[in-house]
Amino acid sequence: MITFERVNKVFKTDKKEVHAVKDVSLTIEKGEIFGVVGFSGAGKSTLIRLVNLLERPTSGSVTVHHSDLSSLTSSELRKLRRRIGMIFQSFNLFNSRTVYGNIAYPLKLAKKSKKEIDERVKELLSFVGLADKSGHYPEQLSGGQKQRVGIARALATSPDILICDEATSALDPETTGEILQLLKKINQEYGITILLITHEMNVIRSICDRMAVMENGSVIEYGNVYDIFTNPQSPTSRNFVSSVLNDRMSYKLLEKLKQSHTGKIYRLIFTGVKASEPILSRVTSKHELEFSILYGSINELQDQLFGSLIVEFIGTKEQVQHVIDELKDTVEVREVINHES
Ligand SMILES: Nc1ncnc2c1ncn2[C@@H]1O[C@H](COP(=O)(O)OP(=O)(O)OP(=O)(O)O)[C@@H](O)[C@H]1O
Repeated sequence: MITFERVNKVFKTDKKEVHAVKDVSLTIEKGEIFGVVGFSGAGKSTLIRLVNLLERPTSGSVTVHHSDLSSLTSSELRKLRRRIGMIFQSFNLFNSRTVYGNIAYPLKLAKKSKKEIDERVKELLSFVGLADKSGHYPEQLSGGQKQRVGIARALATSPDILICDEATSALDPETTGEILQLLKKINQEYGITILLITHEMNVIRSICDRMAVMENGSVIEYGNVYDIFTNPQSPTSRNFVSSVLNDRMSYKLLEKLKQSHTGKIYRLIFTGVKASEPILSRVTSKHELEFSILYGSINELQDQLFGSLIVEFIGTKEQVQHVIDELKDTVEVREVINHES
């Protein structure tokens, strides 16, 4: 559906060159919700601007619906852009138009009849829960309501891709939750593929199927949300995950615990149904090994459980080894060397 193949984007200004997107290869599948997370300046906005060709790649190719964007004529590009809706952090509504007028605008541009426009706007107003706000102006609406108008306007011409640029970053947590659920509903009921960028892992956790982590223009990790959350590979991804899961203790706490606990310290990672089974007590009692739990959390992720426990094993070297060997059949076991282990 959307493919980036070895894409680079370099901005040249008078004084310097900025390599905003570095050798990015990604595939966003039809019907999925794909999230890109990264700190400010990581290159997320540039990446999505390459999808609707607001920017052209310096090298590499961006393909949407099997068309290489750089090979399209301007009229083909205009047609393709109509199949891509976009919503923004700052909503970008026309303040001089009513809610109805904002949603009707792209339909007027597409030269739809008055009747068609009226039917579609009413349908969308009801879908986003604003049927009673048709005649209001944007300044009379809350942030969440403004974003609902933005969403309805983006959906007006029935796109099959919706791009969300930090769409909930200006909203409070409750309204963020409502807007994310609305995006999920759009994905499920209309089958629209959603590509979103955000700096908040909660957004990814709430609705995304797959994700990419960007840093300094590069994609440093890419895959299923559950896999990246339960086993992040880079320090940056680990920090993003820890910002929402609380699955690691701080350096300070670990050093303190190491002083008062002389046994070997391990991190046990339980995924899926294993997170709710008494595996640890079963295996340790079989080998008569004592343990104490130093830190732990169980989280729900994409309708599955994910548990992370930091335990100290107290016993002989052989007992500990037996327990670890047996635990490894069902859970992931890592010795804790430092707070990132
Ligand atoms: N038109 C441009 N000209 C020059 N440099 C640019 C341009 N657009 C972006 N950049 C630079 O490219 C880098 C990536 O910017 P980008 O806006 O894509 O990052 P981001 O991850 O979206 O950050 P933010 O969340 O702050 O928007 C930054 O260093 C930025 O200054």
